Amino acid sequence: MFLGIDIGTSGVKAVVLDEHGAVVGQGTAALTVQRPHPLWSEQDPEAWWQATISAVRAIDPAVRRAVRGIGLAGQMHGATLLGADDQVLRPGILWNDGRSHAECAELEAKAPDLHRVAGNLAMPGFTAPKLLWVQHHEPETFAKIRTVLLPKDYVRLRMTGEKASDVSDAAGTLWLDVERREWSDDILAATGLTREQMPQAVEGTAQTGKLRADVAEAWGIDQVPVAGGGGDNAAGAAGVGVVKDGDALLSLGTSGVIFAATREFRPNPAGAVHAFCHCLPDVWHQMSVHLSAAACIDWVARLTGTPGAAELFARAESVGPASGPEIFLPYLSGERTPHNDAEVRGAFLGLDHDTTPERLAQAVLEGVAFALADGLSVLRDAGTELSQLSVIGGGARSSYWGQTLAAALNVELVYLKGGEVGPALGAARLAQLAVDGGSPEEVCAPPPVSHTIAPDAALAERFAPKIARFRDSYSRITPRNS
Ligand SMILES: Nc1ncnc2c1ncn2[C@@H]1O[C@H](COP(=O)(O)OP(=O)(O)O)[C@@H](O)[C@H]1O
Ligand SMILES: O=C(CO)[C@@H](O)[C@H](O)COP(=O)(O)O
Repeated sequence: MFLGIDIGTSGVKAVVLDEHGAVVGQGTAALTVQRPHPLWSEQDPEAWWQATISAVRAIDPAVRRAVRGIGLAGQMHGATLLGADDQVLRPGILWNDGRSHAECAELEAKAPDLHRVAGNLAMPGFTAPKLLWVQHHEPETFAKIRTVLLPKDYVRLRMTGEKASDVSDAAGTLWLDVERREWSDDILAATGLTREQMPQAVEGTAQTGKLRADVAEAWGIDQVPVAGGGGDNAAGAAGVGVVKDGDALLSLGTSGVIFAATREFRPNPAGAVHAFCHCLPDVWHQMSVHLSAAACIDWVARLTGTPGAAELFARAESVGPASGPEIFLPYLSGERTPHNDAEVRGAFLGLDHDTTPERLAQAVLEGVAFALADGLSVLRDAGTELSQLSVIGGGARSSYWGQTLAAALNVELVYLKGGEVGPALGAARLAQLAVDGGSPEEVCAPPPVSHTIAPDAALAERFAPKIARFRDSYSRITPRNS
């Protein structure tokens, strides 16, 4: 059996798969995000570790005893800064933190090859510009940095004592030469860092040490190997069989992502399309990233006094899709694709005397779907054709949202067994590949389909004027144009 651990933004998910890919154990533990200043988004690395312990220990002890390998997945880009003796120097700066937007321009000027080598625009969520921010605003901390790790790799350090990162996650730092799948000394130098401060860059299917004796004892698991793993989107792709050119997924986590596997490195910075390594050898991917997807569901639930996501979807369903004039722009943390705008914020438009909490809830589901449609459109402009998306992440629990998403994207959605914890599934499969070897396409074959949702043409027609108004509205609300 293989254990996959996903350090998500809203919580840690741990899943045990048997050798045939069936889920035989699960545990979760919640995390919160701290926002002490405008644009900031942080988590305490110790909270990742404590949540990991809780999620693993929630799995049946008999299942834990049978685990032969562990894989890690995690929220990407988070800067975890370690000093001497590997002590944490400050809270982790997350993927949806916008403070380093000025440093992005500085990085692009200092590293003229950035787009070609790292394959992406400098965007504030990425790790490298955050380190320039720390250099400028917290120089005493910067001077103490011995190691920079990503969130799941900090958890790996606590589990194994090893400093390693897989190339799908490492690509999200902007310090990786994405085609060659190794650190770029030039881009590191542009941020005042060297390769010595980086973990070893490995493939997701490689072994990166074994569980430490004390952790193994506390978890009731043997000292088994730990696989490189993947950034949560790449690991999610491995979890639902999105492994070769033409395969694609829609992730509905805190963020929203459309991810397409590519057989070669295909950078396309225009439109803020991301191009990174996949967590499987010799595969890359493109993706559009939307900073607030299911995050908006939780936000509007709080705003309307609704107890949770399931109840929020029920309230939206009580009015139905395209039922009111309200339009929501989901930029609660700014946006990456297609705008690369850390400072824009969300908005409701078209409120009237008949607006109710139910109609606000429905507008939020639609606004996230319209933002994803923007992402699909720039991916298509980048030459990526998609006709079907496998759905992963917590939002995969709602088929009602799926109807809105399928119509807004005009794409068939495929829901697979376990897709709601896709990154953890993928991490477990990477562990299997690291321990037993085998063909990635076979080990990472899609799980059984639970259902599919085809786009409803009549609903798509009703959405068309709302989507046009949504697209037109961004330029009116961004501070860039004020
Ligand atoms: N029943 C449900 N239907 C739809 N979405 C849900 C449901 N339950 C939880 N969610 C959403 O799932 C999200 C968490 O998804 P997850 O993929 O675990 O995110 P992350 O990896 O960012 O932690 C929550 O923000 C919540 O809005
Ligand atoms: O920043 C990105 C991808 O570039 C996000 O997708 C993060 O990786 C967070 O993922 P979730 O917590 O939403 O799964």
